[in-house]
Amino acid sequence: MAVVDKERIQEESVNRRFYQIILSWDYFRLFKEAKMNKETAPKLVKVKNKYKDVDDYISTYEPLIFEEAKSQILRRKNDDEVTNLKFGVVESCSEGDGFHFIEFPCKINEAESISTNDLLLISKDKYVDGERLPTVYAFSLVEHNRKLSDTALIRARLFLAGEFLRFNTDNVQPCPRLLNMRSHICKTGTERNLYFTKICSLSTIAREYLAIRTVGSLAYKDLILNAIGDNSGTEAEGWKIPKPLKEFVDSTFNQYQREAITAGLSSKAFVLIQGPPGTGKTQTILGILSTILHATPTRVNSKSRAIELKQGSQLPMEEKYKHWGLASPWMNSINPRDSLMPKDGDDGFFPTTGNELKPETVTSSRKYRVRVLVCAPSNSALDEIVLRVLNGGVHDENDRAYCPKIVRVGLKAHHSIKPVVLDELMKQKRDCANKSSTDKQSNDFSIRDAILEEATIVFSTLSFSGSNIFSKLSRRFDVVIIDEAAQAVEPATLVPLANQCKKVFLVGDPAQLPATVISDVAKNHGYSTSLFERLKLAGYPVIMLKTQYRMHPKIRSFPSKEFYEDSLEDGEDLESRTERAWHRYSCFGPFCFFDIHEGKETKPPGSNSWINVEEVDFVLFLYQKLVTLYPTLKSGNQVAIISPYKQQVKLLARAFEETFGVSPEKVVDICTVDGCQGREKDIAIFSCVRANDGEVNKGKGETKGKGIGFVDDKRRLNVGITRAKSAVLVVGSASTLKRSEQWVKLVESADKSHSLFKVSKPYSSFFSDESLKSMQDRKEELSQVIRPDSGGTDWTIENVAVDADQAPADDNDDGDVDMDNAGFDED
Ligand SMILES: Nc1ncnc2c1ncn2[C@@H]1O[C@H](COP(=O)(O)OP(=O)(O)OP(=O)(O)O)[C@@H](O)[C@H]1O
Repeated sequence: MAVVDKERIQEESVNRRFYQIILSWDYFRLFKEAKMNKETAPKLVKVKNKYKDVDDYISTYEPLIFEEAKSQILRRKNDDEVTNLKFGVVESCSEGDGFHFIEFPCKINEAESISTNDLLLISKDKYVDGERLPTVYAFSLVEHNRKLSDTALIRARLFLAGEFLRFNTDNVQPCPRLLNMRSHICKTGTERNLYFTKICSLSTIAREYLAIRTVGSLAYKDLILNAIGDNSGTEAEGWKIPKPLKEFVDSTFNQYQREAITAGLSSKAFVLIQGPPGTGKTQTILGILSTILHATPTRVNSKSRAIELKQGSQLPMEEKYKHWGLASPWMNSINPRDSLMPKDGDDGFFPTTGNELKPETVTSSRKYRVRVLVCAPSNSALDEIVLRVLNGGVHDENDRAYCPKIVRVGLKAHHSIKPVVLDELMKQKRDCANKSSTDKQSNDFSIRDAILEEATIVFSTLSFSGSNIFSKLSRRFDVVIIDEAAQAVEPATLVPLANQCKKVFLVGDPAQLPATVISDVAKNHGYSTSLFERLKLAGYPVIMLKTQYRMHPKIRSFPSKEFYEDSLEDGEDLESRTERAWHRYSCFGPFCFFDIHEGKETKPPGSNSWINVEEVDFVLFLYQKLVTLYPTLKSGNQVAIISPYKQQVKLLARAFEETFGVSPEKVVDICTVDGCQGREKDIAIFSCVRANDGEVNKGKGETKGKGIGFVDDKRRLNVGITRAKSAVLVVGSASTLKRSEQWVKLVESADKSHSLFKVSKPYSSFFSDESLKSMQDRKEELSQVIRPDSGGTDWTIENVAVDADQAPADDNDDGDVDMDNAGFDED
């Protein structure tokens, strides 16, 4: 049997199993068990650094994926949608492959939000959630949602043979609920009414499950299992960067970035690049793209000796192919376009964004290029790189910047990269194609495949790279580059690797926040550990970018010491480039801690999240003083106000609008720490919120002290204090935060540098003219170099006090889990 067929059959059987198990689950029972905190999970094993074999690996991850899937399903419980039942009548029902398939039409507007791979809860009778529960119900998976003229036809699959109580056996338990559903949808002669509601999409988690179950078929599975890599050979073995391009690399990139770029040309299957904040991760990826696309093979290591290659025209074509294949063990195949021997000149239809960059030109000397898939966990992280490629291009062998043929696939692309979004390119090509073609759909497929085959770089989210548009391509990818790789769970990172590439770059920073995992149980078993972090912990070599170009040295100092073994260096002139007029006041940075010792944390009714009204008050005074003295800070979103807690973020945003009469998003970025990873601002004000006396129930003999929740996570602290270029202003309760080792060090470091301010009420007095004058104790000379802004409107702050009761109750709040950055992709 052909390998491809075997792979396909294995994939089908893995998918079948995944859907059978999930579709057999009882939604209302899951919910009840979760509410009672009932342990229903099979024996879970913690994620390890190394695995002895594929079975060991799969038996660790499989139960964790199901645990996470369960939590994703239950997470929607609070949404309106669960009670927002829609109605349909089954039109047809068939059986196959152990499943039942039903088709039912429904109103077009009701079907709008329903897509392929959505999990629906269907029931025979109407029910009122939380009061009267249905008896005949089941999960179903949407196969397709076809729009007819004024209705939509949904086709869904159900598994009604019984319930899987354990996922690692084939035994199903007979289940009256499913049997009754089966008789209902199969009966003839009467109306088969259905009520249905969308629960969630299973696309992403199903792809992750498939990736885990098929890990054994990857060429570098041993490396994934136990971090053993092929480190033989010199770094740039076999490849040479053409001289003009090399000169560009040498003059543009620092030594750490160059090391990462050179490692890309080695024979290592995996290259791990750790990029602390502001160290030029994205820039390094652009450097890797330029070199990897334009390096030429120089010599090939045969078993016994290195063979010098003849260059260019000296070699017959067959020899050239052979040598390229040998020099690039990670190259999959020769580009089919090469056999056509293109004429020199532009053959592309790929548009650029209108800047002066030339589109790609295909010449006979550049026809052996690799194909690259660039992925990121979220759409926003992905589009950031697409935009950088569009704006700056990549450099060719003669050091000319040009815009390569790139395609961004998947949903929710940012409008600024529209010209290279797959749908847009298809539209253009369709317009040029023969309009008389009758079969529009097959024509569309061939246009899509042609664009994807021709592209040099394809950009996709991790999840979307598992969609079937990739499996149909005849040209696979030679190289996969994954940005923000430390922000993805390991199964998500494996999804693009199934494209059988031979070389993988993981670029990220495990010292910043990891992927969001919904299930606490899975999280406690290490499910949020990224492949990057695990390989690093297992001893796989990591190239660290150490020169940072963002933060004032006084901001860099603490995170460098605490999170990067004091290894961070500052880019040239960084101190003078990040000096600002407001530094003349010691309370405006570069790094300050304001001890709001009278503050108190509270939980708004019905919420698991925390707020601190006193901190809100103080933050607004602080902001108001800054923008009054330096009005230019009001424009261009140069200030971020961040907090670990969603409720505090909401309260800050509301208080801001009430106080200043301006919608905050126009002038300031108010967001959670998790939501601001990857962003850069001039000033960051960080409200820590937690402020308690350390006792849970005063007077009731409780012994266990109250903690500081997820503010204690050093990765969250790292992200919070590394967003700003010129000033990080931390607002918190020193006595409470100092219960954490990390925070003791932070408060002490502020104290040592005379940047710790104990602030008492009324907060207005802290910013009185007299008080400010006393803090205007440094760098008088600075004011001569940088003129402080003058004039400007003085924003009033009369009504700044905020009542805790005003904080909105948030039924959806998940306490210590902030979902702003979840980055789930659905298609
Ligand atoms: N070798 C270099 N020399 C000078 N400036 C550089 C160099 N590398 C990067 N930079 C600058 O550093 C800044 C950050 O670069 P880049 O956006 O690539 O970093 P990043 O690590 O992706 O950032 P983030 O931490 O936000 O993800 C940019 O302004 C970039 O121009």
